[in-house]
Amino acid sequence: MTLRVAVIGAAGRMGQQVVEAVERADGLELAGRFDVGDDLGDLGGADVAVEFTVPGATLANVLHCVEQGVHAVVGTTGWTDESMSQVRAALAVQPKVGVLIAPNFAIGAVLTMRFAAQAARFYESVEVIELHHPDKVDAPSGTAIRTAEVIAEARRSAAVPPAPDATTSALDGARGAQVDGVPVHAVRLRGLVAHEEVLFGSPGETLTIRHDSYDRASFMPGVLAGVRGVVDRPGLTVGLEEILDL
Ligand SMILES: NC(=O)C1=CN([C@@H]2O[C@H](COP(=O)(O)OP(=O)(O)OC[C@H]3O[C@@H](n4cnc5c(N)ncnc54)[C@H](O)[C@@H]3O)[C@@H](O)[C@H]2O)C=CC1
Ligand SMILES: O=C(O)C1=N[C@H](C(=O)O)C[C@H](O)C1
Repeated sequence: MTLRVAVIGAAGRMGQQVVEAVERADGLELAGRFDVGDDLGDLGGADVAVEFTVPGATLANVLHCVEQGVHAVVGTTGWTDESMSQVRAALAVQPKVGVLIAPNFAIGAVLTMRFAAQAARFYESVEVIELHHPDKVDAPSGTAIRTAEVIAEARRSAAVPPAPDATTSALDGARGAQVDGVPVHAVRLRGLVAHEEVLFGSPGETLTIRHDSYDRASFMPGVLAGVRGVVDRPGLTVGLEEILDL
């Protein structure tokens, strides 16, 4: 069966790549391209909508998809517990519809989060550095926030004490943002696409886990897996790892 796919945010960096990936993919057909100011309507009769827009627009777009009975694959950042609850409430009245929200569709980024969660309980210190192109509007990245959260969760479960840090005097921002007790630093640099380092330290050793997306092509296999997977997963799924059975 051919799946009809609409792309919301189709004029953006990710949206353009998704349009091309859908057009090239077996068993998928482009149902429509939508960007800012367009009436989403019935999403061109799509079965699935892929949404890569901006944090301020994504919730309304996803709620519209759910109301229309269209499954959604969402890569936009800025999701909170509160906005996800609104999606769950909308899905409760559309029980056949699936929504997948993933902070990162690159397999290496998903594995980085998984490996970081595994390593977290063994080290005293941990810091996350995300590095992106300078046109990115949000910081820290959604991926870095999720990475810090899974690390913090693993450290809590293993009763690891807070990381040592004797710094008592610092310029604002010098120690990064605290995400669930984990310092997260954001670099914006022309030439980069999307990169993340997780640094762990204990007496006498460090462990660095690094992932690099050099091209947005890196996200496309995950997006297409999400499109094919979401139609059989009613309700809200958070994270590509669920679709990949990691
Ligand atoms: N989950 C993942 O794997 C990835 C997530 N992202 C995230 O995806 C989002 C988009 O990233 P980029 O494509 O780089 O941004 P971009 O700025 O290149 O594209 C965003 C597009 O959304 C459009 N847009 C804005 N408001 C809209 C609305 N209300 N309805 C429809 N379209 C609207 C803009 O006109 C623009 O064309 C960001 O939140 C970014 O962090 C980016 C890369 C990978
Ligand atoms: O804006 C980007 O480019 C990216 N955004 C996502 C994020 O904030 O985690 C995913 C990836 O890092 C690229």
